[in-house]
Amino acid sequence: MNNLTFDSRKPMDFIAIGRLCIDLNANEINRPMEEVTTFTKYVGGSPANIAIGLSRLGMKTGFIGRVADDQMGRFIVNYLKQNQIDTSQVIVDRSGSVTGLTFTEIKSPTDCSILMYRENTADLRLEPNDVKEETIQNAKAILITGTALAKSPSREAVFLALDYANRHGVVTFFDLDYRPYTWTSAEETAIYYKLAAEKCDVLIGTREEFDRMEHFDRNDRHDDAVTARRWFDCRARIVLIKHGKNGSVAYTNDGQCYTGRVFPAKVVKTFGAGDSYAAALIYGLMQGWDIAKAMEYGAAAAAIVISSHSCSEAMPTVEQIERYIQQCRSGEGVR
Ligand SMILES: Nc1ncnc2c1ncn2[C@@H]1O[C@H](COP(=O)(O)OP(=O)(O)O)[C@@H](O)[C@H]1O
Ligand SMILES: O=C(O)C[C@@H](O)[C@H](O)C(=O)COP(=O)(O)O
Repeated sequence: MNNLTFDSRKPMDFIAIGRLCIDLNANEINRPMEEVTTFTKYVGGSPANIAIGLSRLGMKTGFIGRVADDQMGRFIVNYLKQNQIDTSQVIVDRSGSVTGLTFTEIKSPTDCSILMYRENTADLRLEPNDVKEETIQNAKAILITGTALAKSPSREAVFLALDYANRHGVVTFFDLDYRPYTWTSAEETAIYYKLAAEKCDVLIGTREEFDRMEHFDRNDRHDDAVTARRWFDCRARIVLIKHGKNGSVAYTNDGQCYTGRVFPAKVVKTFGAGDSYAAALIYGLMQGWDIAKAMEYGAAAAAIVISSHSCSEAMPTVEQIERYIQQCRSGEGVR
């Protein structure tokens, strides 16, 4: 049992909103991008990765977003369909926008970075009229992520989705997903993040992301408990703060605190940890599991994904996560 209630009468389990992009992951690893000549193309974008993760875990999943009217946009929609994701609310943007690209650099298993091409991207062209009240109403939960708040009209579309969700008893997840590329100032970032976080039931982010959102607050010690209390004064019921290889901590508004373990991993690259963690955590919470078990699932999914080359393509199934946890329990570890 956890402190969230999902309305079982709603036909759709989960809808993610926002960024549908392309990841181009360096094939030649353990070197700087200047020396990389080939990349493998995957569907990417934090909400896309999380939606794919939830669908792999067997949840009935949909997406609300815009893709460019080009080969990349069609690749994304086809991939979502192949992964059983409802794309009826994915709109082809015909304004001349392009698909956002993320090039990933894997200098070493611990030294990874991303280079984003985010000029005139289709995902930020999402409009309020693209968000249908009925679509949100019919879902048990929705996910928004921070990057969609960076520009209009996407920002207004996200706020409308949150309004519909709160009106119809739909659980709202907010993955802070801060990307420096699309924001113009620390102040703008903090203000829009705060406005969204106030409307959400579950907040998930790294310590650095919460610090950005709390730019105007007085949490000089970057204290997780202070952060949690601050958002419990609004709508939040779960505040989860991720600390990379040091695990994670979740607070609930009934005063409990849970520490998330980390699973052993043969780390290929560090990105993808957060998205896979979020997908499996949300899955666990939607099964009604207690927070500790949902966090364990999240950490196991993250360990699996960072041991692989991709993010979306590597999202594990329930069987894979179960097997991984079993292997780790029996001391077999990662192979
Ligand atoms: N090196 C690692 N080894 C094993 N698990 C990891 C490692 N790095 C991250 N994780 C797992 O992924 C979760 C999220 O990672 P984190 O790096 O904090 O998120 P993000 O990718 O959003 O920055 C962590 O709480 C942990 O469970
Ligand atoms: O979010 C993006 O646009 C890029 C992602 O697809 C990328 O793979 C990534 O950086 C994942 O981020 P993380 O899960 O927060 O580490």
